[in-house]
Amino acid sequence: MSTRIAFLKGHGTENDFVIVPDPENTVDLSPAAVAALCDRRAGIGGDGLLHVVRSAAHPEARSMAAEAEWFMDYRNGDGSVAEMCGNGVRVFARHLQRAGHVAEGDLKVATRAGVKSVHLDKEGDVTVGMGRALLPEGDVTVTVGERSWPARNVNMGNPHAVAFVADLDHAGHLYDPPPVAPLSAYPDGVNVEFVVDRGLRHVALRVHERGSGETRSCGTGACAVAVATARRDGVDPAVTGVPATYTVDVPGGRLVITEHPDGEIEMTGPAVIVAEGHIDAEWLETMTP
Ligand SMILES: N[C@H](CCC[C@H](N)C(=O)O)C(=O)O
Repeated sequence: MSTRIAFLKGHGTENDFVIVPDPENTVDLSPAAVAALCDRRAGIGGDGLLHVVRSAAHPEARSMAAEAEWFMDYRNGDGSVAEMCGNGVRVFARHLQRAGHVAEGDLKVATRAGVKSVHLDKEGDVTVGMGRALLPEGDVTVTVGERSWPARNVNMGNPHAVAFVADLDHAGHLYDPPPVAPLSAYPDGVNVEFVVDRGLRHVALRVHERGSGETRSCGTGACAVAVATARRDGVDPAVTGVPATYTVDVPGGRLVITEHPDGEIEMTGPAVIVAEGHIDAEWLETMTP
């Protein structure tokens, strides 16, 4: 029998992930192997992959090892690397807790966007400290068919363009990345969110994710949307001294985002482990050219 590589499947508001526990960072996860694992027909299927590695065992996380024992080596479904995944951090923490690596309560997770604070109980929602949003000056423009909208450039460790629209159907089928101008604003690509109002401090979004296509949810995107909506509404906790909480409905569920006066953004939402199994190592090797 060939070597088997353990995996789990999980999701956060239906943004789904293949989870590969690999404490000592021994599994060769090339972009092609990740894309094969995330393939929804010929592989396991997922919007992305969470490679679960001890920080001390990964060259990109070694410097964070003293603060965070575990590193979320996140990959998009096309095999590309991204700086951060908000829904992914919640699912990552849920896996660590179920695997007995961490207890309920507070923990730190190393990511390519720095160390994130997480609070989780035995079950129920998980809260992540997502850091601060950067809002580069100057709007960008998002286009779908005959329609174009000004969009807010927001960086949550990863890049976002947030467009307020009259109807989420105006985003079209989102099979392809919606053109964003100027291209120079996003040299490494961008996640694009389309937003409608649902009520006071309550919005809904659709998202085309860099490296994954349209997903049912984007955690960093929900944070970017909450901050862009607050600024559109003239709300800035750094000015008012009062936290601002927004409810963000995504196609896969609901996330609650709070921006604090110090700029820290907290996201709360579900994290579910659905299944576990084994990957055939010989098959995976054939997927790595
Ligand atoms: N596609 C994103 C990474 C995953 C973000 C999303 N799944 C989340 O929950 O934040 C990017 O390339 O920046």
